[in-house]
Amino acid sequence: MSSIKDDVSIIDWKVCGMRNRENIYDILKLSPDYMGFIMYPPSSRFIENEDVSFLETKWDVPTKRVGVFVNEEIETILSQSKKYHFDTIQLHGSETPEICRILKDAGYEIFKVFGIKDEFDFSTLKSYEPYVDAFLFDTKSSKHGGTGKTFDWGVLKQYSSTKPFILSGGVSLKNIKELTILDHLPFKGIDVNSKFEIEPAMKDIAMVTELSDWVKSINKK
Ligand SMILES: O=C(O)c1ccccc1N[C@@H]1O[C@H](COP(=O)(O)O)[C@@H](O)[C@H]1O
Repeated sequence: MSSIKDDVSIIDWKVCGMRNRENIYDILKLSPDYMGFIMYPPSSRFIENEDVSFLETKWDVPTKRVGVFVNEEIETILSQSKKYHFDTIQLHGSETPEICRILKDAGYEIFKVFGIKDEFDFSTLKSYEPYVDAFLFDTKSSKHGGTGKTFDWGVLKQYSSTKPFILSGGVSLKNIKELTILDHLPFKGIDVNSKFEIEPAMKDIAMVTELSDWVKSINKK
């Protein structure tokens, strides 16, 4: 398979929507760059639907923990991020640049998510640029995320920011082969979730292993 990018061939990968202890430790053996935890109560992947007290202890692997929040109170984001040792905060709602600034000043890496349907006004991103580490593009939905649906990645050809971005929304073993269209962009990596699941919040280890092998093969080039 050809390299995604000719110049910088290293891509990060994030496995999101984790909750089950054994499943988490199986995925950690594959060393994803990021692992995400859904902190949105209406989601079927909400972490506190199960006992996740083991996440109150730090782990000794380099995989960064990402807390995924949707229009949550700042105090709650900060207290939950401290409780679960999040390194990164992913804001999946209509959070303002000011909210990103406050959370970044608190020491967190910030991923600000924008939902895309058929088109997107990329000038919206400008005011966020100083306060985020990466943008994350997902498929627009009233559920805010985790739908398994893709958007037209061709829309990203209009991306003009130098900020890295992460691609999300129905990313699967099938469609990762189409990532070559992002060759010329500051592409940071991919975020996978429902297309790698046996059931909500339970990932298929064989599928994630196949993804891990593919990312490793890309990053070796
Ligand atoms: O997974 C969820 O249930 C969820 C709920 C609310 C906000 C975000 C959520 N997940 C994020 O959605 C994207 C795309 O997931 P998918 O591949 O389409 O299933 C991903 O960033 C998840 O972190």
